[in-house]
Amino acid sequence: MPHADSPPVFHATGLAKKYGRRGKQALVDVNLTIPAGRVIGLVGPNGAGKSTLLHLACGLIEPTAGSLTVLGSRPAANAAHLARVGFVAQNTPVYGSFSVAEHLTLGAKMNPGWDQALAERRVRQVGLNPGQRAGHLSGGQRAQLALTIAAAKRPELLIFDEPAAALDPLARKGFLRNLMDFVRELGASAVLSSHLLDDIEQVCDYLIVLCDSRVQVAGDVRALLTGHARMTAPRGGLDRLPPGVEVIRVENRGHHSHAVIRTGATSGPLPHPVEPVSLEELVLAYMSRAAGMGTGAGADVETEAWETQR
Ligand SMILES: Nc1ncnc2c1ncn2[C@@H]1O[C@H](COP(=O)(O)OP(=O)(O)OP(=O)(O)O)[C@@H](O)[C@H]1O
Repeated sequence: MPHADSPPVFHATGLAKKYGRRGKQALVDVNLTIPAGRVIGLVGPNGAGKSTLLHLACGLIEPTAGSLTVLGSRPAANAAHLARVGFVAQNTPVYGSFSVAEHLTLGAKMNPGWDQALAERRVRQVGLNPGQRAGHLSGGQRAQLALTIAAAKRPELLIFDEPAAALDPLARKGFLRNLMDFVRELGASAVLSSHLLDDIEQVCDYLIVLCDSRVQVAGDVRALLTGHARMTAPRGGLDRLPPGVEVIRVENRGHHSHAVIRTGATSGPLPHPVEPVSLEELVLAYMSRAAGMGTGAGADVETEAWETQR
């Protein structure tokens, strides 16, 4: 397990990435400090910048501005640092003509901390045939092999870019269970990007919502859930909220306004009834705010977002 004084998994300051001179600004002003020992979910729509952030963390690309440290060092700073991070890319790449066993042999040759016993045990547990060529594995089996190889390095941090995207719901469940087993067994931290909130909810205790190249919200899942609420007020009655309460998203329906609010440090009474929000509501509220759109549920639904006057 990481010590209390372990360096953060990610520490980003003013991090930005632009692809090419005329290319897209894929990340803008990312400021994050993520403690070690967490399973971090990175969610956001297509093109939000998730892969870009993960590729920066693995040292595959360089930032255009700002800085990022991973486990206290520059990403991929040296061979020793590379060995501390396991990365499973979006399409779980494997060598098609190599067998499962040959992948393990290659892994052992390339990684000084390789745990062959762990790799073989996991291959048995997930039912992979050591003699089978990786090119003939199903998407789910390939993902399991990629996970096994990343974990057998015994890294301190496992990074997964949409690891379960191609898997059917049952295979996804099995894959995520395995991933959690690994994280527990290794005492590692993990970052996992996904479109699938269900997956994130199942395994993550820390959340980053990335939309439109910016971090919209980040934090401990439980703290986020207790720090937000759903408020129902008479239509137009949300403009008299206590200072510090932030309205993330409003839907006006009939005579009522339904809002997802961030209660922040407010300890005083709120003027309208509130209920807990689900993680899905919370994420959708931030995504809708970033996209500057409503729910699309009808003309009588409007969305607004603002911070109340302090
Ligand atoms: N190599 C590249 N060259 C130019 N633009 C790129 C490159 N990689 C990504 N982009 C652009 O940067 C933006 C962010 O892409 P990124 O792949 O990081 O998003 P994502 O959140 O991972 O998306 P998805 O969920 O679809 O995988 C997109 O607009 C994308 O087109």
